[in-house]
Amino acid sequence: MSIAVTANNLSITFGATKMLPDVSFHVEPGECFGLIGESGSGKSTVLRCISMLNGFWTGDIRLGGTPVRDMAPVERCRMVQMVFQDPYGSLHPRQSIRTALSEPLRIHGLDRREGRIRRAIADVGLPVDFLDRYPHQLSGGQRQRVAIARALILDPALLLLDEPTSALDVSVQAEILNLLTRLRQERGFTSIMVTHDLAVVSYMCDRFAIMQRGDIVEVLNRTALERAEAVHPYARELIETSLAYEGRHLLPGTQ
Ligand SMILES: Nc1ncnc2c1ncn2[C@@H]1O[C@H](COP(=O)(O)OP(=O)(O)OP(=O)(O)O)[C@@H](O)[C@H]1O
Repeated sequence: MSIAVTANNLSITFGATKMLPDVSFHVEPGECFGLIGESGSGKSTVLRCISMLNGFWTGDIRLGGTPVRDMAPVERCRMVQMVFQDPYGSLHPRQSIRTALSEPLRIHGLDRREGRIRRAIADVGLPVDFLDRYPHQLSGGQRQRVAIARALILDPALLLLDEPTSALDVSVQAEILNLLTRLRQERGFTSIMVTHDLAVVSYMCDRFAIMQRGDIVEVLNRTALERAEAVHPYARELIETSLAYEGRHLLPGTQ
């Protein structure tokens, strides 16, 4: 199941600061769309607006053509799920993994819970006996797998990923990215991923928006990235800095 996401003139103000002055973008059903940019540029805020964790924005956000504000919270939660950077913080320390996975099923009144829970844990590559463990008995990568299982157990049409691998070791990062790629291929959900890492964006995302100070300055696809077609000065600087860090230069006129 997948869904289109459209944001038009999205704007949010924190105190005296207009954090997102006027953001617009469109994500196709089934697409993986990236948000990349400097720290504090508003990437996570965009995800929080879409999921209504921040509800005091103005503008228009539509999921499959329906304004997100018009959706009942239960309907919205069924459709949109989020995975956070810190899996330890997003799992209740006193809840077993079985309880963490059964909560959404209970809230949404779904039956055959034990079967769904077992399938969900197996789908993220963890043994079924992990259901009786608590978050502190898991590694960081295993906890993130549980967070992904919990997000996907309701079969959402949109998965919001807020730096899902940045708190993990490099080797574990690759495992989680591969897991997300496989699950997306199998289930076809739309995803929007926030990251600092251009390598992650180019591996995972069909297209990505580069953000600076609350604005989207450029949207690129993978081919445009490989062909060094970025035009905006900040986009070029971000790409060149990332490539230089990896020991490569792609953009003409840079060294
Ligand atoms: N609820 C809030 N109240 C006040 N300020 C906020 C709130 N949420 C975010 N901000 C501010 O808005 C700005 C953008 O935050 P946001 O988390 O969206 O940035 P980001 O691009 O995701 O950054 P990072 O990559 O460091 O996570 C920051 O300056 C942050 O302090």
